[in-house]
Amino acid sequence: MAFKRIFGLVMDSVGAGAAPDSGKYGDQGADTLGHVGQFYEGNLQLPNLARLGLSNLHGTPIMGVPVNPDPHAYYGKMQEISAGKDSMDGHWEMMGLPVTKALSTFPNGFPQDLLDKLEAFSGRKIIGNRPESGTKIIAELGEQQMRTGDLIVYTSGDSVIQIAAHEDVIPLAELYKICDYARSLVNGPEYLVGRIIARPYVGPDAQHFTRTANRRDFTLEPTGETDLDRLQSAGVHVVGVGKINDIFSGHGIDEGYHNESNMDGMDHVDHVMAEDFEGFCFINLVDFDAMYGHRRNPQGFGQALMDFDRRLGTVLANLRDDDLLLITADHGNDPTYTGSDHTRELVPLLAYSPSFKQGGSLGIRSPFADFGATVLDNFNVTGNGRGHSFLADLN
Ligand SMILES: O=P(O)(O)O[C@H]1O[C@H](CO)[C@@H](O)[C@H]1O
Ligand SMILES: [Mn+2]
Ligand SMILES: [Mn+2]
Repeated sequence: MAFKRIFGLVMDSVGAGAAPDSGKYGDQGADTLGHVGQFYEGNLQLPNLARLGLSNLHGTPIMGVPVNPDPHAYYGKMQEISAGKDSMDGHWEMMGLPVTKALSTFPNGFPQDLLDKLEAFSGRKIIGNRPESGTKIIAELGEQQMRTGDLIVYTSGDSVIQIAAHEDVIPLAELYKICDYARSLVNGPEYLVGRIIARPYVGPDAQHFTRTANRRDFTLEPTGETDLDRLQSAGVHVVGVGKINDIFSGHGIDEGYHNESNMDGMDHVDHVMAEDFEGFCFINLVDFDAMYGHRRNPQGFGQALMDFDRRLGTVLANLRDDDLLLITADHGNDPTYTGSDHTRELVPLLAYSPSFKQGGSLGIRSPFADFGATVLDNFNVTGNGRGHSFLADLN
């Protein structure tokens, strides 16, 4: 069946259990959904996701989330083939562009030549320069930055250069300019970095610093055509909600919305759903990741899932018979795991339309490109051969 509209919703970080290659990443036993469920000891209430089949796909049921003997959705998991476990890898792979060559990471801090160039361009001294949690590093160095105007530059296990700046000390426009310059330094061949991330924050002192929604990701331009470009070239309307626009550097996107939060993102989804269009709406909800996964906060993670589930209820009620909703994730970020990095996990896959007579299993799909191949198939757009459509399984 061909759907008029497809809504592809990425719950950023919501992994469904360790991937077979998790050992290579030091992530054995990670399980974002399973461990959040255990943390809640049966009180994780996700009635809408449960009805669709969230616990059915998880293997062992998620505590508190009953397995539905008659699931409303087609359910499965997806396994990533990209070398990295960051958002960019996950989303590009979903859109037919796996990132199989590892991007540059900086476990010992950034090389001197990069630091020199950044200092010369910005006229500011660089402090930090190590892998660290973003909230920890501003608590440690933010007051120093307020006194000196130094630039806090840090990284993580991902291919990222993150620049934290107090909004009253380094104005946003200046921060973005520095990030844009940093972007220009690492587009290859020597360094190929996934993202430069501007991390503005506010607050009077270390106890009260909070990061703001003015975060901006300066992502590597897609290194080839993606399914979004293919859809757009074929005249299929493409809407991006949340980080999607950043992740694809705007390529292949006709209409973009920036999210202030998950709930703001769901407001955008409601808004787009009320529009009459034919096409693909690609949505990223990042709070699971940025506010709870990296912060190793299972309590907050579970609450964010429950808040999302509530809003999903409205989406399900508003879906039309010729709409398809695909729900998935880009990687794991188990809030009970050691460290503060993403975890290499399988991701959930749920496919639902009110027109379905029943649900069923889609098995384990790999690569993530099966997702994009399904969208292309629906709109009769030719892909690059990456991924297999599961459209014919949905009825
Ligand atoms: O600790 P914070 O600053 O949130 O950074 C995290 O956010 C980045 C992007 O998801 C990750 O690479 C990780 O470093
Ligand atoms: Mn992500
Ligand atoms: Mn992240």
